[in-house]
Amino acid sequence: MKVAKFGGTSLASGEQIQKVFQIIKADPLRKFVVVSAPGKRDQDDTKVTDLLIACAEQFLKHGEGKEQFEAVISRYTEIAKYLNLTMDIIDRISMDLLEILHGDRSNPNRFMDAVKASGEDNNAKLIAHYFNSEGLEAHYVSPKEAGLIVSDEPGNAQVLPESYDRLRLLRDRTGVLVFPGFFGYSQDGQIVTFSRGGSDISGSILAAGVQAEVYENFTDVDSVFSVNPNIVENPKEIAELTYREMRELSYAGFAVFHDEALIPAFRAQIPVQIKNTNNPTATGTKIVHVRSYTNGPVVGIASDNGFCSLYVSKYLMNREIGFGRRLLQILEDDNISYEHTPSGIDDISVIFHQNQLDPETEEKIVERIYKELGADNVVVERNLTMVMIVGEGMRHNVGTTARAANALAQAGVNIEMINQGSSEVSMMFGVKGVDEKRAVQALYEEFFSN
Ligand SMILES: Nc1ncnc2c1ncn2[C@@H]1O[C@H](COP(=O)(O)OP(=O)(O)O)[C@@H](O)[C@H]1O
Ligand SMILES: N[C@@H](CC(=O)OP(=O)(O)O)C(=O)O
Repeated sequence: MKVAKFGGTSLASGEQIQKVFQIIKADPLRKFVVVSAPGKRDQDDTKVTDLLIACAEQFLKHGEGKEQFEAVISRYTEIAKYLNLTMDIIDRISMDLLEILHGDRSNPNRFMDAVKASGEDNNAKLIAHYFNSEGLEAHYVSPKEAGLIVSDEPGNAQVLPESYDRLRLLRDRTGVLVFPGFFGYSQDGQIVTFSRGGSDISGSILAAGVQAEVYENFTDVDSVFSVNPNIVENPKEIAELTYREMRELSYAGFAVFHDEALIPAFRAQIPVQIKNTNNPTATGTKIVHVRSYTNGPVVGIASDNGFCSLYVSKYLMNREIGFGRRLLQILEDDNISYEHTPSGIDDISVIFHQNQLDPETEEKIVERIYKELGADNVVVERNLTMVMIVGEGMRHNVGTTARAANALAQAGVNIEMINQGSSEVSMMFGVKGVDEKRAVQALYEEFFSN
């Protein structure tokens, strides 16, 4: 049995959903279909999830939002019309969404999650309806009745381990099962969504639960490329990646797969295959435990921006017991999670996403570091990009850092920071945001031009 997850781009229109149907029909092993909400039809379009967020915000502010509600419904209507479905499915979707919008808004985070989740939930109902109309037995499955139980962290859920045994029972059901991605239920029955892009996580959990032979993740590109195709034209395709490499690359900016989605499949030893809905016969990219390392030290280069660095120096920091802990405690007090902490003898930097730091918090934190830790110097630098080069082969090759540093120097990119993961499968360079493209292109040229 296979789990096939289709992303928003694969379900953005009736035409795309027809392709999905052909893909499911072509392989009877594809019993589990995990769906996102309709995504972008073209570059300038808006995802249904974003329309729903705008709608929820309007209801929270004004108790109504007719225009935003209609924008959502018109996306489903267009799809239903294209697929020749009767309009009762649209009535059901409208009623469902209206009930949520006019329901309990006393807890804005909960309300927002319920509205967001309706995007995938209603799409799953519509798609099951369409499959049946085409003569394929299909059933919508609610994550609640299937037992996908998650932690109660709105917008950032984590799966709870007891879910897996419950999901396993789905194997015994008949027909194709259409499962909405992106959300589960807390132990007390509340809808809770994963972080954005989280339908990939649902697919992985389901694949682990039902012990699928493969988790197929259908998107709009033929494979994972060695670098973001929006930064380098026609980049090299990657045929095989290890879980570790993919985890690092997706964390560092490969938008094609959610970085938290690998863990459930990895633990259950289920191979993951990235495939293209628009070209389903292409082999795609396979994510496996072990691969052969014949293609040089680096397999991929990723980048992500919007980071800031908090640099702290103090003479003899190395001898002061508990300095790092107290510094991180100051950040924890303001609920800031950090990503990296490169350090020297007398200095340390803490790198985190800058959207966690408004000017007021910055002032408070800097003052506390001077006062409570007796720092000599504290500098906050914003708009940094983290560029990551990744490859299991790096462990077996000498001189990768020198090659990368040299390539960046040749391109006139100043390295603000270097951090090598202990696992030695990745190396990260902090550069100024304005240098992102140049840095990635220079590294691609160095490691992939031949
Ligand atoms: N290294 C990469 N390889 C492939 N695609 C990438 C990479 N980096 C970024 N992308 C982008 O990821 C997109 C697919 O992800 P996403 O839009 O989330 O798809 P979906 O709608 O299927 O969830 C591609 O269209 C591509 O522009
Ligand atoms: N629709 C949700 C979840 C998701 O995974 O979507 P997509 O498959 O389009 O990335 C979001 O936009 O975050």
